[in-house]
Amino acid sequence: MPSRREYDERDIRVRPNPKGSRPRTKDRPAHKDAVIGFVTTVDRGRWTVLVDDHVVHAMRARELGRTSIVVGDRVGLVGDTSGAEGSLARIVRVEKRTSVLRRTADDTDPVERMLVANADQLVIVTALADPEPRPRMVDRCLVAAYDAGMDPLLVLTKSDLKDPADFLGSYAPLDVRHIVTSVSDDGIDGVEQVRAALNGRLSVLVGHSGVGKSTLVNELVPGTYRATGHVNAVTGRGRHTSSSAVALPLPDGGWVIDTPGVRSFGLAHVDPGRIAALFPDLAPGTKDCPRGCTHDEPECGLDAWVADGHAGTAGPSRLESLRRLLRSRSGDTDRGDSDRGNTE
Ligand SMILES: Nc1nc2c(ncn2[C@@H]2O[C@H](COP(=O)(O)OP(=O)(O)OP(=O)(O)O)[C@@H](O)[C@H]2O)c(=O)[nH]1
Ligand SMILES: [Zn+2]
Repeated sequence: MPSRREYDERDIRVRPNPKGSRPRTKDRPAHKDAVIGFVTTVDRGRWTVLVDDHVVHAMRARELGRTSIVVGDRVGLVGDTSGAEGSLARIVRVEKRTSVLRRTADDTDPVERMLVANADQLVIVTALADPEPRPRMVDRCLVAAYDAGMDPLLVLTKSDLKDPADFLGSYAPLDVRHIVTSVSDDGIDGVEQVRAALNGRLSVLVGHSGVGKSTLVNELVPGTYRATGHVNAVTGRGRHTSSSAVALPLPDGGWVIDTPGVRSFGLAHVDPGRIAALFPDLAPGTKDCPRGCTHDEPECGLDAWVADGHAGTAGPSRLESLRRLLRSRSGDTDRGDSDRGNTE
């Protein structure tokens, strides 16, 4: 978390211009005195920002224009950062991001959206049954994670209803980390593994309705901590909009960002070359590809190269996985899967 602010009220009033001859307007954008906070929610033009351990409500300073400010961002705040009822600070700066999880504009939403900043792990929650897994959705999440430079983690719930072996089989060639969970009378089996995987990290949770995501979050984040992330916990006004992400602090450090409204990712912005780069073992096989090969076309050199055994016994399944990820980019939603699940 950001360190404590280094000034008090007096500094604001009598702050000398450090470079006397410089016009004051040039100094303004820097806002050296801004307090640094962590964005936990965004709700209709209002941001909830955690500064040290108190919640501050903020608006975006006019000078930022339409700059995106998303959950996970670290921002500079000026003005009333007391967090008192009715107070409103101004966000004057967004700190450099270490990652950006985004989705492409699609049919249902014409704007390319930045969803979450600074996350380092994407936790893809999928039920093994009830509702049925959606492999295409999982593939799309994997591509989104790789593209954002985040580590993917599969959490497979409801193993009491179905054995995970089949599902895991199709992900084995990708070597994705996974944790299997199930709910029993004693609680959630596997939750300690999930806790360990999340500890100290900034993780985004995605998953369709009904997969058991809330069950998991409720176990990982005790109620008092959950309240921290939510707008209404402090203002008492309104409910938290279910379509926006919310960052919840983990008791032992780290954050879980729950994304209730995110069902899938538009991936058109993802360069196929970046996906191919995830398969360095296949790279030498692209030497006979036509120029600009997408590696998913009849002329692609990989088929013959893999068939000749150059990539070993794992070659065919690795190539199949590459093709699957490449194909997952097309289309705007997870409509390739069954229609189960509700729309938000
Ligand atoms: N059999 C079984 N049921 C589970 C398990 N985990 C969760 N459930 C049940 O699945 C249902 C959906 O769980 P939720 O945690 O509400 O699912 P969610 O993904 O948060 O869904 P929304 O709240 O609609 O977004 C609930 O009835 C849970 O009790 C599990 O491991 N096994
Ligand atoms: Zn090729």
